[in-house]
Amino acid sequence: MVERRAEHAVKFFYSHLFWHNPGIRDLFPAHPEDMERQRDRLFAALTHVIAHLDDGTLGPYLRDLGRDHRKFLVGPEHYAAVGASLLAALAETSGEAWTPQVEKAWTEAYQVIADTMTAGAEASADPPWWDAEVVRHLQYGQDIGVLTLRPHLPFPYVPGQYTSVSSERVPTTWRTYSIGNAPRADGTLDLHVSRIERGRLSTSLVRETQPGDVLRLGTAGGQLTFRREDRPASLIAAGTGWAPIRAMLEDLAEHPPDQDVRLFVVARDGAHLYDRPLIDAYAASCGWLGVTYITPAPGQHRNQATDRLATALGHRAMWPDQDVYLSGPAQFIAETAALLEELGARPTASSTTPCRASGRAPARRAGRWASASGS
Ligand SMILES: NC(=O)C1=CN([C@@H]2O[C@H](COP(=O)(O)OP(=O)(O)OC[C@H]3O[C@@H](n4cnc5c(N)ncnc54)[C@H](O)[C@@H]3O)[C@@H](O)[C@H]2O)C=CC1
Repeated sequence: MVERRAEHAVKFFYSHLFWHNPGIRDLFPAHPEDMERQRDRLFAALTHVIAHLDDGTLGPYLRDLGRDHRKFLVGPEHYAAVGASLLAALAETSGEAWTPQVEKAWTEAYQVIADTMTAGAEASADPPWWDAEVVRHLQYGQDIGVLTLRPHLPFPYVPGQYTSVSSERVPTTWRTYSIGNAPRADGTLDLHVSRIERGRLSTSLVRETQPGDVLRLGTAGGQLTFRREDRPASLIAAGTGWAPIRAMLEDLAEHPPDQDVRLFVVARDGAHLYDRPLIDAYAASCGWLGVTYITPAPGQHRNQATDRLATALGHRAMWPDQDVYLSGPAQFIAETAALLEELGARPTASSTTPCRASGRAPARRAGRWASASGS
């Protein structure tokens, strides 16, 4: 019932929350577009909770969410305020369906949510976020930057995972980026950033951020990790979606796999194949690796590279017997995943992993699929 009036419910919730708790406003994004995203996230998280009430994944999801919310400076005192405004919004939106029993059920349910999130936050041995100093900034053309960061404390992750990133230059805005390298002895890590038109954080990261700046990183997450199996694997990367694939490839180069790996690298033009020297070196030295580069035909739109990829994928066989890893823009993933399904690389729906609603969740894994997309 509330879902039908979701927009009204969520707007009411935030108006109620900020009116009754003016200090809380500062914890939320200042920019209207970011606040819009925030609204979507809240509703996505609530719908996730309702959809998973009866399965065992809800507890871990809420504990992770609580742990992650520490980076937004959320403390135990904020949970009561949010609960009161949430109940007010649900009452307002439910109309006559808001009976004393429903109110009691929601009050108890919210208490469980708040207690589980608070427990997750308290039990975590991790810091609320990692400060990470920018030690190098490589610029490729106008719109791509590769930032090397040195976290002040050890930052645990596995190749293929992402982290959320925030900069003092764009306060209270967090975006997720994949980590573009396998863990290094010196603890540094790379982020590959493609500037989005009107994207304030990506523009700041590509054009303003300099060595010496300190960024904040959230806990690493995502299930896009390479599975060492007795069957061939294909890695398909588009644009800076190359970052998590590079991390997996670095790890494979260090610990060679028993399976053959084919890498498809898709870019809007030759200049955007910014890691080509490294990929060529891997192709020359790793017998298990084959590489195909794909860019649009001369004079064609950048997305024509996706059509060319489709042709290249169609020429290859054995899709049902492969593990496929996809990473790139959301629309690219959607089109390529649909094509791969047509070619017989069928996902197994039973092993999907829930997305975290606390941030963009670029990693999804279903059976022999793994993909990373996002904004
Ligand atoms: N930076 C990172 O760590 C990661 C980024 N991503 C996502 O990858 C994307 C990278 O963006 P850019 O590097 O600017 O890529 P881009 O805009 O240069 O696109 C690269 C290629 O992807 C295909 N493509 C892009 N949009 C398409 C569309 N609407 N329909 C069909 N094909 C399309 C085209 O073949 C294009 O040549 C972003 O959306 C980002 O969220 C995903 C995972 C990690």
